[in-house]
Amino acid sequence: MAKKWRWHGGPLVDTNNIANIPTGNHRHVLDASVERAGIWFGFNVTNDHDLLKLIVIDNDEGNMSRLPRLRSSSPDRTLHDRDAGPSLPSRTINHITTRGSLKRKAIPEEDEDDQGPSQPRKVAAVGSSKPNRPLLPSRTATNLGASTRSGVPKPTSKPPPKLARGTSAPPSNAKPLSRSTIGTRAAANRVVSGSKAIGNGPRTAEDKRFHELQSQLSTIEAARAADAARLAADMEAERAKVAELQSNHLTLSRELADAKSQEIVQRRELVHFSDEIESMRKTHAREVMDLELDIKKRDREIRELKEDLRECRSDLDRERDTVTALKNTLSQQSTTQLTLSTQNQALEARSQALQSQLDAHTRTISELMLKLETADKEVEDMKKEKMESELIRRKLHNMVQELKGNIRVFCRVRPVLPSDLATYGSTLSSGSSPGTSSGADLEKAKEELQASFFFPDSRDHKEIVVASSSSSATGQERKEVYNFGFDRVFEPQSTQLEVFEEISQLAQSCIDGYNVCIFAYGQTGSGKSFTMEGGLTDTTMGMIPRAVEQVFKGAADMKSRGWEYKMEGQFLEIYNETINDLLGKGEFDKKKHEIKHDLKTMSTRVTDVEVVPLSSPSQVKSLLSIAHSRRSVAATLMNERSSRSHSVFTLRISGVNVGFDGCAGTGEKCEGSLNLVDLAGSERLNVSFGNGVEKERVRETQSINKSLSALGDVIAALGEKGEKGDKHIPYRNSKLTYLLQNSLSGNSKTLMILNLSPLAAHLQESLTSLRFATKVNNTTIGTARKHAKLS
Ligand SMILES: Nc1ncnc2c1ncn2[C@@H]1O[C@H](COP(=O)(O)OP(=O)(O)OP(=O)(O)O)[C@@H](O)[C@H]1O
Repeated sequence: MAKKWRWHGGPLVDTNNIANIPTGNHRHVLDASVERAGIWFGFNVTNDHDLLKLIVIDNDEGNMSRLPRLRSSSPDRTLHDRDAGPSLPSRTINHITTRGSLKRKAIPEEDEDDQGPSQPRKVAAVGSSKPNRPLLPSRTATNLGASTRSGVPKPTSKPPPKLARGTSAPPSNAKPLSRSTIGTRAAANRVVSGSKAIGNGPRTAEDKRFHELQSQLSTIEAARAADAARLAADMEAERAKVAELQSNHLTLSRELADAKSQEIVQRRELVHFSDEIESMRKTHAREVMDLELDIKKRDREIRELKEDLRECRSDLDRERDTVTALKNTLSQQSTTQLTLSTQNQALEARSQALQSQLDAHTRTISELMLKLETADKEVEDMKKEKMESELIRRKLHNMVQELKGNIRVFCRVRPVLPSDLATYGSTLSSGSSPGTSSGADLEKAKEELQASFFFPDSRDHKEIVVASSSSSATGQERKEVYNFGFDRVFEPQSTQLEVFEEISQLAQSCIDGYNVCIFAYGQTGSGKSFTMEGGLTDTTMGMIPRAVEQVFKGAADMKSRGWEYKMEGQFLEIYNETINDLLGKGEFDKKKHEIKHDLKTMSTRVTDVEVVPLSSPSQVKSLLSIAHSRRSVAATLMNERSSRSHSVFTLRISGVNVGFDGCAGTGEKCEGSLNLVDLAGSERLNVSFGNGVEKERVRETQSINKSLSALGDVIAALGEKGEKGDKHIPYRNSKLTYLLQNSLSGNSKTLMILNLSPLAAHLQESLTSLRFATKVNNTTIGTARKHAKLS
């Protein structure tokens, strides 16, 4: 019959496998209880193998009274026998608990079949406050211990006597009990056996019983001592096991430490892997971002491609239209081509005809080429002839100049000006002013103002006649007529161009390498500046710009004869015997300039003056305006400087014959100069300023007269030299003559233009000038020489 039992708080256990009861936690193996045939047994297990302590629960008198009833059903059997469970060692049934130390335990899961409905349920009183304490065997325990079977150690004492129902005698083989337990047990036995004692009652029987019990007690104590020794051995074994367990624990701790270190390593690896995963995640995010950008870019490209595709399609459509149109055109062209082919054939025929014509022309061209070569040779020969003829021309030109005389004098009378009417208006017969007079009145007034100049030589224009009337000392009017002859006389109505035409040959002489000097001589206001510089228009332009223009023109013409020229200009002023540079920037009358002559080349240089290279005639106009403005700055209201100083414009020209148009040049060189001199007014001192004139004006006039007188002396000396041979020429007597030394000597061509005022008021001064000019005109200066040399 299988019975189930359980540990406190544990599962039900089959009693047949009691030997295999799991020990589990020691706390759980302390107590267990089982009910067999209405009797509850408590167990105390001390180890996992064999130390099962069987405790017979003896809870109270009522319960105890059941034991006999329980055993009455099988009085000779022990609990183990009846249950056929594992045999329990007698030593495990240490003691039977007293009534007060046991507890009732409810076992609700107990098998109802094993107990039967008639058997009362007992609550197991298992364990005490000290569960490991060995229990004293009860009478029942004793019986149980006696019934131990195989596998359970036999008790050391003899088996306890079987307990019969109602028997009060203690089991003979029971283990020793503690005195208190024994006492209690004895009391219990006394209670159990009380019914018999009451029945038998002799005192001796009790004593005997007592002695028996004492002997049993001794036996039990001996057994207990043996058990204690055994327990000590067991304890030792247990300690060994504990030590082994501790060593195992140590090993396990080390393993645990190793496992922890491995865990740390693994954690680090984990962190490392986490970092890697994080970086991979970031990389992945970047890649995703790049991919998104790429996708956007691709989308954009797709859109663009779509747009391109659309445009291509539209282009394609257009092209298709074009192709269609072209096909149409092609068909038209095919038709046209046929027409053209026909025309082409006609043209080819014509081409052949033209080709034959071309051949004929080619032959003609060859013939013409031959003729051209012949003509070129002829041209070459003609050029050479031309150059030779040029040399002849120049010789002839100079011969003509020489025949004319190397010093010539022109006379020019200016017209009466409206300003003259204003100045000398008091002489107007009508008394009217020039502004309000009629043309006839003006003409009449002009006639009244005019001196009596006559020009009898209407063919050659070489004579001028001056008629004057003066009162004699007796009061009689004396009429005088003066006749003067010059190389050319210009009447008041003569133009600048007419004057220049007469002197332009001198410009050509300059180009040919001669020194040319043109003076303008006359009293103040006679028209010297007008003649030399003139106005700004082409009509009023004076001799200086015209001569320069002529020189440039002549130089350009000479280019075809193999000549190349360089030109440069300077503009000086001689005031009070001091040289000033009219093109310079220095202050007037301050700088000292020296005159240097080169007798070899017959050229003159002035130190520290501005010499301007000239490349065009227009430059000369600007030079004249610069000089004019500088003179204006230097002038004062009281001192009209231009009237009181000599101005000398010099154009130097140097040429070399380098050949022309493949024709080799002769290498001939020449240097010439053109000096255009505007002399200061030639009026006499007493006439101009009277006796009360300022010192400065007197000095000016004196220096002017001195220089003009020196000029006359030089010219006179030159004339004498021509007649008598060697003679000293006083060039150094004035700055003017010294400056013009090379232009006045026998190697130069000199022209003096005598300017006369037409006014009767200036008649005496005009007569003086006419006499001076006649003197000059009668002078013959040697033969002019060209300054040329062959290199
Ligand atoms: N042939 C002429 N035709 C018209 N006007 C003339 C002629 N000659 C001179 N004149 C005028 O007469 C005036 C005086 O002439 P210009 O200044 O040339 O005299 P000048 O002799 O140079 O005097 P100065 O010695 O004071 O310089 C000027 O107004 C000028 O324009």
